[in-house]
Amino acid sequence: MKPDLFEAPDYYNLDELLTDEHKLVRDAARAWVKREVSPIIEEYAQKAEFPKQIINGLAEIGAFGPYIPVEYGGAGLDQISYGLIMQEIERGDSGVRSTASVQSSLVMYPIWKYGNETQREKYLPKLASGEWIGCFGLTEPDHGSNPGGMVTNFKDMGDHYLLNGAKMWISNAPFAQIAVVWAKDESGRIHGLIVERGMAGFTTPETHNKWSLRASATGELIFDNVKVPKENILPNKSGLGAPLGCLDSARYGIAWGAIGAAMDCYDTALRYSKERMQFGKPIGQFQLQQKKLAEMITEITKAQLLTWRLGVLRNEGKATSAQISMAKRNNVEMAITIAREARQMLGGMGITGEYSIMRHSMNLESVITYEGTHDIHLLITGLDITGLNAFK
Ligand SMILES: CCCCCCCC(=O)SCCNC(=O)CCNC(=O)[C@H](O)C(C)(C)COP(=O)(O)OP(=O)(O)OC[C@H]1O[C@@H](n2cnc3c(N)ncnc32)[C@H](O)[C@@H]1OP(=O)(O)O
Repeated sequence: MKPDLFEAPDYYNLDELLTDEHKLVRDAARAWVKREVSPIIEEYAQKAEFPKQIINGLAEIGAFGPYIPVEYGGAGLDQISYGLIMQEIERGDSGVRSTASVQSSLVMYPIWKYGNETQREKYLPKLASGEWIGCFGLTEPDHGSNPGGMVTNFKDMGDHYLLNGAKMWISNAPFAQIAVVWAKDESGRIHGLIVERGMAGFTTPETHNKWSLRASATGELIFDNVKVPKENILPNKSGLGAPLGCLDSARYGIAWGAIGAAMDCYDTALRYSKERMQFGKPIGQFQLQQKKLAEMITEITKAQLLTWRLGVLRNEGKATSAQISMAKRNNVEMAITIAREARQMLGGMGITGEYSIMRHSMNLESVITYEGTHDIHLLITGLDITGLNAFK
């Protein structure tokens, strides 16, 4: 039987490089996205709303804490399964994948790695099940690429910490129950604090008028003399390296996610090229269109191999930050190029919400900027190659 194009032709399923578990995880995520996300996501993007009804499903496919140990409610999977889940979610939408990325790598990861046992037991199972959604407060109005310059700060008041400052561009902020917030102590050292909705002085105004990631909620975090209980500080790591370590995990997931967006654009263009008639033939019969499709699948395949290898390295604890930067940078640029080519193949239809391509294109404009801009990833790679730091 001819495969459904959404199911992806065999040559880009990477099956020979995957274990049975990887394939099971990927196929379950793919089937769920096709059933629960793709049919509704355009409507939610149009009305600029995150579809909260998919939260349970995201938890069921292991999207919240794929690699967090099962004893804390996570799925206990390896890094390649984590990547494949992110890939499949982003075939549906980058905004939905961003919600899952933040929950997994920016909220659960720091609590797991830098938190104590009480914090792990209190927060991780609720985050894994989707009962609670979290957000990550690092970026500030005047400190984006330079998070080390942050001004959000806390004072030790004896029986609690007093937190003041503001964060912006925070995914999930408007409805998150908890925030992992990075702030400086009186000596200027950065620590992670868990701030809970309901603490007096903590507000999360929503950011409106986005043309990108419209199906994901973005907001600010405002801290006006917030009393944070002392037990809410993450005790096991401090300094800028703590939040940057979380970004490594998130950036790796983004690299996989971008492949998913590219796959969906490619699938759409391929399907359209067989249906759309011009000059009495399907446009896919013309060699200029075939060239576009051949180049797209070549680039997707190259990105898959780069990212799969990174997954192998991460499973062995050997991936460097620069290797992650290379993959994030390469894959997002690849996906943007493919989305643009696919949009052209669809002609005028490509700009409508009948197809997913324009939504992917607009989403990818955020993806190329968040979690380290495109240029920051070049600098991280350049620093690794030369050992010479432009900022010092
Ligand atoms: C996934 C979906 C997300 C959706 C929402 C996304 C919202 C966001 O985008 S969140 C924020 C994104 N922000 C960024 O990505 C910030 C970009 N900037 C950077 O990556 C860094 O600041 C960068 C590369 C410019 C270097 O900054 P710089 O201030 O010079 O730091 P640097 O001195 O190199 O490092 C500071 C410390 O961190 C450590 N470090 C550096 N990189 C890393 C890393 N990747 N992992 C762990 N530690 C690290 C260093 O070893 C150093 O440690 P120590 O203090 O012990 O010597």
